Amino acid sequence: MENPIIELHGLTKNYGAKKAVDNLSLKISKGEIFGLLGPNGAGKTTTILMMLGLAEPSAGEVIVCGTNATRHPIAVRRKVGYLPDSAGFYDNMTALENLIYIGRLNGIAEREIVSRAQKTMEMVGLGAEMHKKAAVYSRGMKQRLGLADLLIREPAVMILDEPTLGIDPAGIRDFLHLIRQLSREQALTVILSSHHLHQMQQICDRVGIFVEGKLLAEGNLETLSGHLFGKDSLVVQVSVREAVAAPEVLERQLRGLDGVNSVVTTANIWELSCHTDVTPDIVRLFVQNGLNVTCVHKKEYGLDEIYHRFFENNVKKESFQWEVR
Ligand SMILES: Nc1ncnc2c1ncn2[C@@H]1O[C@H](COP(=O)(O)OP(=O)(O)OP(=O)(O)O)[C@@H](O)[C@H]1O
Repeated sequence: MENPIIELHGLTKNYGAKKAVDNLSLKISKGEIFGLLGPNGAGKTTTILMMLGLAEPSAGEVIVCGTNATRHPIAVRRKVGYLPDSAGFYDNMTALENLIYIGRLNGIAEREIVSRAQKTMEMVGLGAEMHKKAAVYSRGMKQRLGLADLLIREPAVMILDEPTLGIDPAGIRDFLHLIRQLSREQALTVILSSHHLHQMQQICDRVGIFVEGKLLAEGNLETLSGHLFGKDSLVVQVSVREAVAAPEVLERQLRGLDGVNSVVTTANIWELSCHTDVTPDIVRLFVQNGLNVTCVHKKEYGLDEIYHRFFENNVKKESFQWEVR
């Protein structure tokens, strides 16, 4: 990876005999949305605290924007915005006043502070509600205000710890969409910690799977599923209206396609395991054989399957409580 914005080298944190983080090495590039994924106690928060220079590693080092976070925590915190799972605001002040106050504390010049705060409120979708008291803000709105609190300081990296906790499903969707949009528009690097598989899947470019302080795997979904499911990384299911007169002929033709590993058929449904996506070729063969295709379904292995595969292979299932929504 060229010019990573965050580098962890052999990062380790011991609490007595407990290894909260165990020899973690990882690089994250500028503009990337990276998900720290793992069950309670996996070491996500401890890793974040070390990235912010708030916890001292027992071994290894963290470099953020070229600066050692342990040796220069204040310099690093100027570049990194951190949103804890619940951000606090002054309830008796409006949201905009809260933001202006935060801007002032962070040394933003008085002549530009109001316009910058207003612009930031617009950016996080709270333009119409900036004059409401923080006390009446919903949990989802507070998290947006939390984002505004980070953005007004123009960070290079945002670290969000379980940011969607307690937000309703529609609010979660909007919030995740906003994070992605901000990251893309401003080339902002975002690190999200979560144990919500589906949410991570929606926005992360790459995820790291943590269990018991160890990074078991990292990559994008395609890479992870490729590692875990080997050659069968994709399943294409084709439904036809009528029974196939000579199934063995069609089966032979399908198996002959470059990319298809195996073919299974039950009634009028054909299921093909593939290592590359040859869906158009598959459908073409059905049509050339005079068959009426009623449905084509492509299934790629998602985080759910990746998680469960890790459990089967690496850890005792009963050790953890996963939240699978
Ligand atoms: N200050 C501390 N003293 C002792 N042990 C700690 C301390 N902080 C964390 N731990 C332990 O380190 C391990 C990792 O904790 P951490 O909070 O980093 O996990 P996590 O993945 O963030 O979990 P969660 O999703 O519950 O926040 C846990 O076993 C925890 O009990």
